[in-house]
Amino acid sequence: MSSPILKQSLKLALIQLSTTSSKSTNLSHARTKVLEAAKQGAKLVVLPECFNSPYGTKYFSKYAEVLMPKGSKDSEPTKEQSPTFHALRDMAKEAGVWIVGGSIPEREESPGSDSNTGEGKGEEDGTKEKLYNTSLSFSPSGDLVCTHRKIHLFDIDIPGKIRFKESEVLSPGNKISVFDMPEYGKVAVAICYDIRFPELATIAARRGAFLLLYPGAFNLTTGALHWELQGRARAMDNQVFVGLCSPARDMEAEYHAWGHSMVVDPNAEVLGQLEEKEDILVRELEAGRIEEVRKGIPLYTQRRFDVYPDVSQDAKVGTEL
Ligand SMILES: NC(=O)CCC(=O)C(=O)O
Repeated sequence: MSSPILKQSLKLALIQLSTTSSKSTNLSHARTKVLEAAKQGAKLVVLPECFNSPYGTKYFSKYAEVLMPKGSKDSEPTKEQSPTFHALRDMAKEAGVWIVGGSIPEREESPGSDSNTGEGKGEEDGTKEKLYNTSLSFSPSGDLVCTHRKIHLFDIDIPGKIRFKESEVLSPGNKISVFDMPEYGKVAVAICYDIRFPELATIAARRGAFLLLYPGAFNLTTGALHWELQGRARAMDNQVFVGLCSPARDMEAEYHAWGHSMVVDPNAEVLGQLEEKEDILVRELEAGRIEEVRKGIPLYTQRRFDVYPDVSQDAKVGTEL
């Protein structure tokens, strides 16, 4: 018999955080909420998209942090280069939980630049600085277990409603991210607009993920129509748990987030959904539930890869950035 996809039941917490324009305030507030979630028994805690800064193209460069000094994946940033990297690591250790640290704006150091002095950055020296929307995940012992750069940038233009072009300042990531929590199983991380591309979810699920997590800040136009639908659809198609974690709505801010963070079960039932204000949603993901749903509706043995290709075969999952 194959081993269960979720090895034991797991308490998941989504923190629908209020954010301000002060990064240090956001970080200390996130710490308070992570500790609160841990007190409620959560073992995996998720923060929202852009949790350390306001969300908007004009803010990304100002708030961006260097996560991979000089393009190396092996050396970690200093506290000056990335206060958020260290804050998240400390939170995970202090609370004794796995953390999916929402996302933050990332600055990729170009060769020859100095992130401490700022010298050599930008286009003067012929290298174009790259910014990403990046999620960092840590284990309870403080190991960095996953770095996901948003693959699909949020570029939309709905006349009279909303125009947003992340691609004016951000570059896209190029890999699907799945990490292993050895005592529970595999978790996939993608960011907000990534949820609209179902291939990602299918690939991650077919590579063994029991849970798809999307830190995300939908807006008031598409949020009402698509947020819950997308979450439930990804769960239904793949028969896995799904978590969507939004910032709290702030009508004084330039961007109005939809809120409504939610947890969905493998049968597309909503296990819990917040309103728009700051709050924490804690739900137990039950071991055995995925197998139960898949037994009832056995999509997994009914696929017809003789008729259409298996998209999970050649995907870039957790490969080079
Ligand atoms: N931050 C985002 O990617 C927003 C995505 C969104 O609102 C959508 O409709 O998709």
